[in-house]
Order: sequence, then structure tokens, then C-alpha cells
Amino acid sequence: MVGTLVLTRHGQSEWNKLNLFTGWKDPALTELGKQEATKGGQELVKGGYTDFDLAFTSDLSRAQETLKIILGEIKQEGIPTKKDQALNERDYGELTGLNKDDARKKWGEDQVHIWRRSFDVPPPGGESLKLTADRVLPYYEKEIKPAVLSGKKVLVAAHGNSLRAMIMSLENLTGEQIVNTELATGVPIVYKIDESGKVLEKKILDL
Ligand SMILES: O=C(O)[C@H](O)COP(=O)(O)O
Repeated sequence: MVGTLVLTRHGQSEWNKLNLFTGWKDPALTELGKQEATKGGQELVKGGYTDFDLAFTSDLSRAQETLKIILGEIKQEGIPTKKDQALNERDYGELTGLNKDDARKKWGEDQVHIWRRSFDVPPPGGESLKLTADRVLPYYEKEIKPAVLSGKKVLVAAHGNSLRAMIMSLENLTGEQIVNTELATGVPIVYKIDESGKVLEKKILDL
């Protein structure tokens, strides 16, 4: 049995466009974000990935909207979909709502980079990637992975850091290896996985 897991980061949000730390805030997609999601859906159609069994998304509208647009493109609006906070973006704590350049001016380039891209240093009052993984991975192990290992085709629309946590587990990467992996908005990443959890194939559908 070979299962399929497709991971997609949401399209550009209003706060991505304004260069603000977003975390658990809930801005909508921009027009560009909607186009990115549409393009992601079209890439899935081109690749023949139009028969998913179920879908997962976070509790935040940018991911939900992205999923809805993709499902519309692949004509699968009706499939069972689970929404859960566990798949939310990392909580950016006190940085939430601040402009990323202003934050660099206030705390310095190096400190802001540590908060954004170290594995286990949380921003003040927020979550590190490690803390994010600590709540994403139990959900992934319980809800998503068993479906994939049983041969199902599963689509996930979520966030840069919640997806990083899953990729870390899928590809057996260390925290240090995953932190600098950038995920493009709206670009589907396709994994073929056997029943033991081994990744047989990985494809990034970015043209
Ligand atoms: O929450 C945010 O601000 C972004 O979506 C992800 O931020 P990052 O690029 O700092 O990880």
C-alpha cells in the first residue's frame, strides 16, 4: 500500500504582504494569495492528484481559504475535511503584529533571526519551532499519518512552521536541518509513503 500526502503552505496573507509577524492572528488571503492557491490547485490537476480521500487544515482562515480554493480547482469540494488548532502557525507571542523590519531595528538582525529560525529559542511569550512541533506532531501521528500509511490520499493546507514540523518528522531531519527550509506559498509538496512510513518519493509542484 502506498499512500500520498500533499502539504501546501497557504497563499500570501494580508499580513505577509505588510511584512508583519502573524502567528495566530487571522488575516485573509490577498488577491495574490488567492492566485497562488489557484495555481497550486492547477498544478495538482496537471500532476493527476485529483482523488484525495480527506483533507486537513488549521483553525486559521488563510489556510482554510487556501484549501477551499485548491479543492475547487481539483473539483473535490465535498471530501471530508478536519480543521484543528494543532496545525496553526507558531504563536509569535509579543512579536505578533510587529513589522519584521521594525523588529530588526529594535532588537537587532541577529536576535530576530534567532527568534525566527532557531529550533528551540521561542520569541517572547511565543512558540519556538520545537514547541510548535510538540503540538503539531502528536496530531500528525494520531490523525494524519495513520490515514496515509493505510494507503489514503491526504491533502494538508497549513502554515510555514506547522508544515516544517511535519517535514522534519517525514524526512527524519534534525531541528537544525529543518529551520532554514523555506516553503513557498501555495506550492504543493507531494510525498509517496509506504506502509512502514518510508518516503518513496518527494515532488515539489512548482512549475
Ligand atoms: O507568522 C508569520 O509571521 C509567518 O507566516 C511565518 O513567519 P516566519 O517566516 O518568521 O517563520
